[in-house]
Amino acid sequence: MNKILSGKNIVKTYGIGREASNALNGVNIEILAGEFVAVMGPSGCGKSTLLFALSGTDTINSGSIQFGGKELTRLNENALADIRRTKMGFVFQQPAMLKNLNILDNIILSSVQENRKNTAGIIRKAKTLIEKTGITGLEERDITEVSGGQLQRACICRALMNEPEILFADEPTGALNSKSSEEIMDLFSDISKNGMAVFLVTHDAKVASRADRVLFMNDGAVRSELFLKKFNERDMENRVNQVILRMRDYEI
Ligand SMILES: Nc1ncnc2c1ncn2[C@@H]1O[C@H](COP(=O)(O)OP(=O)(O)OP(=O)(O)O)[C@@H](O)[C@H]1O
Repeated sequence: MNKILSGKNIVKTYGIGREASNALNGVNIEILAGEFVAVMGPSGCGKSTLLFALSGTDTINSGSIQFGGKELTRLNENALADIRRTKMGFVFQQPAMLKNLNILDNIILSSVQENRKNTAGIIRKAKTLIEKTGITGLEERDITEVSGGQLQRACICRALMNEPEILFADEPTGALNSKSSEEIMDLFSDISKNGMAVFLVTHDAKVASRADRVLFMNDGAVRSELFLKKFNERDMENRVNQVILRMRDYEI
């Protein structure tokens, strides 16, 4: 498999002078095309900072980040924004959409802004995603008229509209009940099987157990990785236990 994203010796410092502290302390990471990677670690260990660094959302102090053959740290803000818009998708813990638009309009908004001539094609694509994510029938609803899990699925549809090469998800199930959370994980699993890489930050062993590989971070560095591909996909109990055992090793 081709590697699509790699980070070498990533250092990210917040604050200056005596107040300065490293949120990332020389992180090395590689993500393959279509690979589903979960990142775990105690609060404040640098998971979100790593997500923002790898996606070019935030600058780093030193190190290298290669995405699709390009060195992200050398690109200007416009070039980075282009890559984020066309090749990356983002999902966050709190599903957020515009209040004055219905679910469908929220999903298609940025695609229509980019290509006003093909609205019909964009709506067709959105409807396919809406069906895949199981929220058919909710297109015309106001965003306040759906559940948190349904809104998160709509956010995932929006993130998938431009067929990104990688989906970055920061605690996407953090605000959901366990049933919705499982449904969202089924979706992520399908997404990665269809060739899109997923980089997911989570505190939840059950969620992480769905990934191909789990990275364990502590104090701004990746300390360990667990390959879950060798364990039967259906034996969820075993996969979750593997994750929990490793979390104990790293006091997570
Ligand atoms: N904008 C900022 N300014 C200063 N320090 C920051 C900023 N963002 C994060 N930090 C610090 O960097 C460290 C890593 O934060 P980060 O949010 O990446 O942790 P995390 O592992 O995602 O935590 P959590 O699981 O609680 O979300 C923490 O010590 C945090 O306080």
